[in-house]
Amino acid sequence: MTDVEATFKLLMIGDSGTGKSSLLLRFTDDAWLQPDEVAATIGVDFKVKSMDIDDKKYKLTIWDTAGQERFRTLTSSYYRGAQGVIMVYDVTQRESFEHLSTWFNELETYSSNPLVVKMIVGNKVDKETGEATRQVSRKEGEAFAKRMGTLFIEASAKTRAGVKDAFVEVVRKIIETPELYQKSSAPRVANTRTFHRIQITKSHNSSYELIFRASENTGGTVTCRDPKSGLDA
Ligand SMILES: Nc1nc2c(ncn2[C@@H]2O[C@H](COP(=O)(O)OP(=O)(O)OP(=O)(O)O)[C@@H](O)[C@H]2O)c(=O)[nH]1
Repeated sequence: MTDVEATFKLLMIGDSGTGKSSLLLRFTDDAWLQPDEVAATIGVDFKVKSMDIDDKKYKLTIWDTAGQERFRTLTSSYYRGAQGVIMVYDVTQRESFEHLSTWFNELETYSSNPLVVKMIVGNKVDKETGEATRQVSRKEGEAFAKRMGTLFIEASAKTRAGVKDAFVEVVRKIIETPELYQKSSAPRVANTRTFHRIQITKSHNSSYELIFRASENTGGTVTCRDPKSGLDA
């Protein structure tokens, strides 16, 4: 089992300090940095990890974006081509949960693919027994995720709880949605732009149309259509 079945791009978004970089480090290296060793992400960082699911190997490139507005640049390029988006909030910071709607707006603005798999992660559950009290209940997190049609999990980068499961669930859902990564079955409708049509006349009563389309999903396509029947020729 050495061949890579597919490569997926995942993106981590959410308010600064919710633990995106810590979750990623826990997932890729099973490591945890002490709070005084952690620095805010500037721009974007990314890690590559392979994952085996049902005896198949998948390569993940995981982009970790800055939560702080002033460190965010080239936002649209983060989203381009992403098949999965992990949205993180801190269960002990209600504001980071309430900001999820802003992150959804950004996702809608920049993600070209309506099928992109979304997962909401409520991070830092270990803190509920420690110095900080929880400000968002699991029930509330779940209800919000259900309303937004996304996957949901609670996690702790510190204790490992839920971290691997979050990534595995996202990848499984992507695998179940081949339109997201198989070129031949990518939808033609979304983000497909017809940019040129030419009519080719074969004889006085038969002509065909060549249609050139550009799509972020499929690259370019050229189809030949009988304009009378509307069928591909
Ligand atoms: N107790 C606890 N602390 C956490 C957890 N995850 C992250 N932290 C702490 O939260 C702080 C912020 O973590 P980061 O991983 O840098 O957060 P971020 O979302 O990547 O922040 P930006 O890069 O600014 O967007 C650090 O002090 C981490 O140690 C967790 O699961 N439990």
